[in-house]
Amino acid sequence: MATMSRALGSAFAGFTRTPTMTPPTTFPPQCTSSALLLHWHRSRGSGARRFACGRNARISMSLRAGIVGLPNVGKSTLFNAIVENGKAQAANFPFCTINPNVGVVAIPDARLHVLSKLSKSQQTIPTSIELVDIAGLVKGASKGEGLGNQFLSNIREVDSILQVVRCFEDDDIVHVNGKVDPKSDIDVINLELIFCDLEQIEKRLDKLKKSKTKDQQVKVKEQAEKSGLEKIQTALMDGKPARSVELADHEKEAIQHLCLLTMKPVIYVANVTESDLAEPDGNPHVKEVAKLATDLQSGMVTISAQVEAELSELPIEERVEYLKSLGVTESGLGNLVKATYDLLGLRTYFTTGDKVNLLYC
Ligand SMILES: Nc1ncnc2c1ncn2[C@@H]1O[C@H](COP(=O)(O)OP(=O)(O)OP(=O)(O)O)[C@@H](O)[C@H]1O
Ligand SMILES: [Mg+2]
Repeated sequence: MATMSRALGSAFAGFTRTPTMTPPTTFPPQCTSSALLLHWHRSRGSGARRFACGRNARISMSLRAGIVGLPNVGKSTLFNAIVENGKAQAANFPFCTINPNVGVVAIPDARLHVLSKLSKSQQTIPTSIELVDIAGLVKGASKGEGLGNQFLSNIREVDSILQVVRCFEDDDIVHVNGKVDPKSDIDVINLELIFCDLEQIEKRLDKLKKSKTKDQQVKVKEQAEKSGLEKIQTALMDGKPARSVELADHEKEAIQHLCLLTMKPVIYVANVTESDLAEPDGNPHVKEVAKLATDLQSGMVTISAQVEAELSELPIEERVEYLKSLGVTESGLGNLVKATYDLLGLRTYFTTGDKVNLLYC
């Protein structure tokens, strides 16, 4: 791994491909990252969500990132490239994936080892991201089209979304809507997530209206939830995601148990052909994704899932040569992991003095 990190440059440093596996379900007695993550979960308001959300809710050391997108855009190809021994079936036909594939990627941080040494920790467990390769989504999914509802419940259980957007032209690879059009693809996914949130909010508001609680504390909470949900409802009706809505802290807290889909942070993954890697901005689809990502307050990474999948099959020494032949020096996966890492705001906790203490458990 050390050789690979050096070889593939800084963007790849610290990124470890790990086998498909289920992470431990309990915290080890002494670890440096579980407290960190737990704090992160709590501070971002996702801790309670992780413990309370979804049928498969459990305590996990990993943050979960869901790979979503239209069918046949390269989600499983990307998953296999990131997760060593990733065995997701990736093939040129829509709805190839039905049940989600799960894998864990460890992200060691050099600073973590320094802190671990200082604290004489018995065990140091790097931060990890659990990746979930989710079935493709089509228009009408919120009403059950395609694999609709099943897909949406898989998204509800992740902490962040990696949305793969097809930016490569290839007549041999079927596009479910007949042409490569990132804006339309992104709109389809966002609309389905919005519809799903709207339906959930309507039901919840109805319930809140009928509430007859006499408990003053509960009343205050319900009021906060109602005002938060009404603000979000207005934004959703306007086509804007819940995460774009400014809420007071008490409103945020009151609505977090709903795990709204459009509240989750998103990174758009522009999936390009190998010849675009050296100069991705030369591809107008990539530019379009970049603009939309900014408009939607989201991150963006350009990657070729196909190249990454091929790279992962090569002996380490040959990877650098292959990248060089494409006019690039770094694997796109490093950037993707870095972007996810940044999006999740984990770095702060390694560098902010008072929070470093949280590393000791
Ligand atoms: N950057 C790329 N350039 C060319 N072909 C690609 C690229 N990325 C993926 N593909 C090809 O696209 C096809 C679909 O890939 P994949 O099975 O990963 O899609 P998917 O999004 O997981 O689909 P589904 O939703 O049906 O599960 C495969 O044949 C794969 O090799
Ligand atoms: Mg798939």
